[in-house]
Amino acid sequence: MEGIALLDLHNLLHLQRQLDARIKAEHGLAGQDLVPKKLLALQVELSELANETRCFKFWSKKPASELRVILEEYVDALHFVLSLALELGHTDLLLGEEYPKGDLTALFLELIAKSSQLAVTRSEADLTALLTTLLGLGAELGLSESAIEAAYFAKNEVNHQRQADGY
Ligand SMILES: O=c1ccn([C@H]2C[C@H](O)[C@@H](COP(=O)(O)O)O2)c(=O)[nH]1
Repeated sequence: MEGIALLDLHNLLHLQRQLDARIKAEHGLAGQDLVPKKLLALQVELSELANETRCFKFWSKKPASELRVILEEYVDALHFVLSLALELGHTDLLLGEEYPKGDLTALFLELIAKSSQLAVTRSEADLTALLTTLLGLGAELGLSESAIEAAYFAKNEVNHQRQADGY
């Protein structure tokens, strides 16, 4: 794993693999193609995140939700991108030199377009583009990599607990 991300993607993928394996076992999903459902889940999470940023609400003066809420939604999306990387077997990710930049609305639209494209191609290039764009969005939202990591760890634990509780 190389590139710009200081995030320990290797460790995040390791945690994601354990969570996904548990969910698959718990729900009897061995051998099923979960890519379409994970992609739709990702698009739902991206839309929830966009809603909390309120970036597209040109008709409203209300500010974005607090950073804590934004981080929580962000790491849900990150869970699904990592889960897709595992589902597709694209785990040796070479990230580019720079994150994509742009305004929030443009980045959200790009993420939704790239995730729809990944549904068709399932390619490593499109998965990598999706991840780098998500990391670019995180930077644009002002989320530090250490905050993203901490929020990911916390939500990963919540997800395990939910499975233990019969979610
Ligand atoms: O195979 C899966 C399925 C779900 N989740 C996680 C990602 C999100 O953090 C959370 C979404 O759950 P809801 O709150 O939307 O039910 O579940 C995974 O990590 N892997």
